[in-house]
Amino acid sequence: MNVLITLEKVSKVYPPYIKALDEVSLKITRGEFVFITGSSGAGKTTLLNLIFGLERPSSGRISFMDLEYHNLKRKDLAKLRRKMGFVFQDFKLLSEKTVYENVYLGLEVLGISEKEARKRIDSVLSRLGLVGRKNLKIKALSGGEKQRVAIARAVVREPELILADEPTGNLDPQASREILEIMEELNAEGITILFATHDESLYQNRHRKVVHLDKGRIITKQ
Ligand SMILES: Nc1ncnc2c1ncn2[C@@H]1O[C@H](COP(=O)(O)OP(=O)(O)OP(=O)(O)O)[C@@H](O)[C@H]1O
Repeated sequence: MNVLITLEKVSKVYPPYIKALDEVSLKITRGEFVFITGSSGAGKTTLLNLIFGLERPSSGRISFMDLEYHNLKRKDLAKLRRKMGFVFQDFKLLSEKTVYENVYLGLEVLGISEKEARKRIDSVLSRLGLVGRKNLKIKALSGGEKQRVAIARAVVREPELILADEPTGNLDPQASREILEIMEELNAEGITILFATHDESLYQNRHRKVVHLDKGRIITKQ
């Protein structure tokens, strides 16, 4: 089995004593599509932030591609993060900038040439149906389009893993289904997906692994 991410007894405590995650152990195999579910406050965002290396666990160990976070310097963790893309509920796009400029931001730290950047961005905009929107400002787009731009910004990095935190939380049912379909396509191409949602209709009958959190603990893994 080709394990991509391992969590061993990971806990995260926020002051004064909020246990956001409580001894979570989990293995994610390369190429898996996993729903992280649970109600508000269950610990979904905390779990994704820890895997992304944005925060450190209070105890326990996390590794990605056999590299243990605990042993990594901040700059090496930043390098590891280049293999990941993050998609947020509220998009986190620059509304006064164009679609192209926002996707370009995904590439900034990767240090690739302007020519290669243009090629990658055009290709990703084409596959996400955004070519006609390329020069529009973000504020002119619908919610579903904004989330597609945010996915494009993640995908342009050619990541191993996409972490999506309630990516459909601000979208209507049809746009939500579209976003889920895009994630499934990306997964079919080999990208591992962690998709956090509290929306049961999205993961029911999908025959995907579901990791259900309740008060920071894993209740079911199926
Ligand atoms: N930076 C922080 N400081 C203090 N408490 C926090 C912090 N981040 C999260 N928490 C708390 O940790 C618990 C888990 O929060 P988390 O955001 O991970 O849950 P969630 O399942 O993603 O919920 P939601 O869907 O509402 O975002 C909650 O009780 C939350 O209030």
